[in-house]
Amino acid sequence: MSSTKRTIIPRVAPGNPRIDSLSQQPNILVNQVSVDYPVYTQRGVRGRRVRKIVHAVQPLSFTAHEGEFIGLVGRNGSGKSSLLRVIAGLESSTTGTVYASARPSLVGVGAALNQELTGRQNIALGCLAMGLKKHQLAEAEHKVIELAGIGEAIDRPMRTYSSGMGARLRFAISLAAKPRIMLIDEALSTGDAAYAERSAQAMQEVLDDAGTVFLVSHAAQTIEDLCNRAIWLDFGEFVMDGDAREVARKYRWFAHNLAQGDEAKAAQLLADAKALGAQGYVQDSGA
Ligand SMILES: Nc1ncnc2c1ncn2[C@@H]1O[C@H](COP(=O)(O)OP(=O)(O)OP(=O)(O)O)[C@@H](O)[C@H]1O
Repeated sequence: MSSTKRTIIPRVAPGNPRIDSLSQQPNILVNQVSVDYPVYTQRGVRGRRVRKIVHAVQPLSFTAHEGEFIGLVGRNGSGKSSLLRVIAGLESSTTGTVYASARPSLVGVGAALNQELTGRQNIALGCLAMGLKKHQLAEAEHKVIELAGIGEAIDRPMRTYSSGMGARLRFAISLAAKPRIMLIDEALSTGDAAYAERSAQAMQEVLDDAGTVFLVSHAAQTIEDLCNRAIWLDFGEFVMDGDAREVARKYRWFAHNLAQGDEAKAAQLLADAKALGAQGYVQDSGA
């Protein structure tokens, strides 16, 4: 695999109507990025392993701007996580290049937490790993504890946490470093309504600070509630890129038909969405 280059993106000249209307600069530029995985699945003649290539992400190009909260939707195996990992720099793309205006932060990965340490100790460990200075720790600890909202468990070893508690702490630690480009590939539905509101507020602060957030989710409602743009992938290809409400609405209807076993209808909806997506950024129809 070729390595994914990561350089500061140039300031773009006005001219693109979408960029002009947003009056924003791109934070991420994905240029012809594809991801192939070699897999060895079957036994061939004389017990030989057969090498196959899975095209997880077909060549994709798009730009993500300041203030955009982008949902990535698509059925299982559609390439969402692979794309996010390439943007995060955790994986090389097979072809193409990702340009970023700042180092993207994939929630939960930047901070290598230790299960034997308490939540509070892990906050210090995680924040230092993400580049915070010692004198910033006290304030960061306060913010992380407030956001994670896991009560007295903060002084217990992390191995005693439920998966939801661990996810909340990792999410809060990732935000402490004030990332400009934030990538989220885990359920945000790990807490009550108050936590959901606090985390939405925290992500809004990233956006207000000229940041960009990517969120992978199967839940069309989450995308609709939180995001202002959504990209729908299927078999590693773009289906639609556009207004979050519009994309989520169409994806929800597709997923519903698929779940009902009406594959013909689902295939028709997918084809319609692709045809619409091929025309460019899909605007909110207001329907
Ligand atoms: N390390 C790997 N080796 C081989 N194939 C892989 C690897 N990682 C992912 N794949 C394959 O690549 C395709 C895309 O996977 P990916 O995890 O990116 O999809 P996804 O949309 O995030 O899926 P999900 O919604 O189920 O999490 C799938 O067919 C998957 O089986």
